[in-house]
Amino acid sequence: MNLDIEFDRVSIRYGDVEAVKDMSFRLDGGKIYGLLGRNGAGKTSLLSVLASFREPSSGTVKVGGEQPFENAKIMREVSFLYDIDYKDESDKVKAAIETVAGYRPRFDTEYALRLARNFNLPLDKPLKELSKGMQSAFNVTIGLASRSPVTILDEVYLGMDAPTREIFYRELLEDQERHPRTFILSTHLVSEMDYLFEEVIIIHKGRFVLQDDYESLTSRGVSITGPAQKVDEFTPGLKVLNVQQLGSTKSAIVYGELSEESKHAARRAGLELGPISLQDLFIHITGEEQGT
Ligand SMILES: Nc1ncnc2c1ncn2[C@@H]1O[C@H](COP(=O)(O)OP(=O)(O)OP(=O)(O)O)[C@@H](O)[C@H]1O
Repeated sequence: MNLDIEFDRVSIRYGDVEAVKDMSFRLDGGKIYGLLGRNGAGKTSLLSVLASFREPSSGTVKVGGEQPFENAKIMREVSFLYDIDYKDESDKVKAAIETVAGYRPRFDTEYALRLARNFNLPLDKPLKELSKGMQSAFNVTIGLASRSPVTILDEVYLGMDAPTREIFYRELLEDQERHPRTFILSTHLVSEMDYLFEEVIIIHKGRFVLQDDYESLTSRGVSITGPAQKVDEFTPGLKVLNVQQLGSTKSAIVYGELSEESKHAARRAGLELGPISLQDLFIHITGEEQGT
């Protein structure tokens, strides 16, 4: 089951604060989306209307053509996992998994228990006694095993250590192969997670900035590496986002496609051309030098 998502001129206000401003975009069902934005950009606010936690202040959100707010049919099919506070939660891991299985129609309990084992989660421990990273792994377990057509993971991985995050990324890709659905991963861990995204949405200060597939986005820039002096001779007139130097070797990140002629010239000068990273682009787009 694939559910398309549509935001149409959505604004979300908290009193005087306008957290989301007039955002419109569409997510086709069945892909892994990265929702990128700096702290306070409006990611959680935007996602919370998808998950029926609140209504937009204006505009409409549709999931599978229907508004999700207080819509039991849609709410069953949207899982929203975030940094949930379990400090008062006495249910043990196994019991908590069974509880969720009761209200998520596509939940796979066997898969949840297998994930819990992979994450080394103690099944007979109350949630409130799990470490922060284990609570994150529990959230990810619920998110994956729910197999919801729309699964939102809002920075749930922050408490996890690197090996645990690796298990999560691998499981996400493998389970998406078996049961394609829409994942929205909100993060600012861009460099670590970029390979997971099929499409990227960037928001900044409550506004929609861009949506594009990962390949096209990263092909909009180029890294130029070689002897420092040659790089310096080549880059004037180009929009340089970032420069790094190690000994006599310099690498410049340039935004904007180079003409074939420029590429030949660079190679003739002994420079190496490579792709730009999503992280470089993200920093550039949401950096303060934008003056926004
Ligand atoms: N309940 C609330 N009451 C008032 N303002 C709020 C509330 N929730 C969020 N905001 C404000 O709305 C803006 C967007 O916050 P939001 O949590 O949606 O951003 P975010 O992109 O998820 O940030 P982060 O990456 O830091 O979690 C911020 O200015 C925040 O202070």
